[in-house]
Amino acid sequence: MSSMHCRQAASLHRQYVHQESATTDPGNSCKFSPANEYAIANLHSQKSMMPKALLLALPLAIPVALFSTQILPSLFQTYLSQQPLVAEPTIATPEKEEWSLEACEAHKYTSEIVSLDPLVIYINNFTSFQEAEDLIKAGEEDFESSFISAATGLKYVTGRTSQSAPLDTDLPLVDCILHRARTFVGSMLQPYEPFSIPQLVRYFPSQKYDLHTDFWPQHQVMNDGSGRLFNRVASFFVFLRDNCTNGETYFPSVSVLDDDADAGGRLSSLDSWAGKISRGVRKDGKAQGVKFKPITGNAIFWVNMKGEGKDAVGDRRVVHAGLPVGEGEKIGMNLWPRKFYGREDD
Ligand SMILES: O=C(O)CCC(=O)C(=O)O
Ligand SMILES: [Fe+2]
Repeated sequence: MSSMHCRQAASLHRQYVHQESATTDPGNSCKFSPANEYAIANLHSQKSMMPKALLLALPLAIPVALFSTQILPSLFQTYLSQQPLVAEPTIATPEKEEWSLEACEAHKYTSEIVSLDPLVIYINNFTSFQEAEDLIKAGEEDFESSFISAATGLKYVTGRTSQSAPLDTDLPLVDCILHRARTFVGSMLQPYEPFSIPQLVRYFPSQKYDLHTDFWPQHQVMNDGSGRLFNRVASFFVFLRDNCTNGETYFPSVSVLDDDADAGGRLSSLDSWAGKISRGVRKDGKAQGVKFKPITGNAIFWVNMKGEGKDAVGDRRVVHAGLPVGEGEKIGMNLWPRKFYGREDD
């Protein structure tokens, strides 16, 4: 098969079954799945019928084109319109944005509870492969050494050696992904409670983020003059590029899955988790906690805060790390829903 067909098929595959292809890179390797083989077969049959079909269709083409563009109501035009064969980056022009938003709204993620208390949820296909690539494109020029946000301000620390980049929330794709996250958290967030600016994080070999929590020990004051206190009530960490070895996200204190470790362990008996979620290992070699392999498009969601109002405190059990990347490159995205916890002068 020519590489052109390979690309076209991969592209068709991305457009019509983009959620299922989230874990592969069809654009680079043209790996086969039943779905893109089907697309390739269709391309071949379209090609061989082309000359005859053209001759027969030519006399009809002009009136049909006029009829379809001028007379049919616009609702039907949607169904008549041809999908472009090549899925291109979606952030540059209004037409591309439209394509992206359409795909964005039609998301098909599924979720699996990993732990109830603390609440940790694994989300399959939170973004499509195309969305992941477009999000990276949207931020990659702005990568800078990562810092941490401490009570005393922003700090560069040896425990966090990645690069970070903010994402522009005015971009329709970013806005749509935030909307998707907001829908996911449901009543946890009031409509007036915002998300932090989404953040890309990139790791090259041996880069890592040591154990930390995403919440602040003390609530932060909003910088809008309102005096409202906020904290990161929950976190989404979305894997956007998984072109690496190691680099798992590790939660040493999420231990519910260790309870039946002696009897084989729930992790090993759940086939759907194979290759995604596995038991973590402590420095002394003992099994502890749970770790998540970077898989493009998939995400981990967890709750950071316990309690309400000013009494809400961070839950230390969701301490986690980005383990060092072995070879290659890992890119992820942080989404942090912010909840308000009273006012400074309350
Ligand atoms: O890289 C990871 O796996 C986790 C990153 C993380 O926890 C963070 O950026 O806060
Ligand atoms: Fe984190």
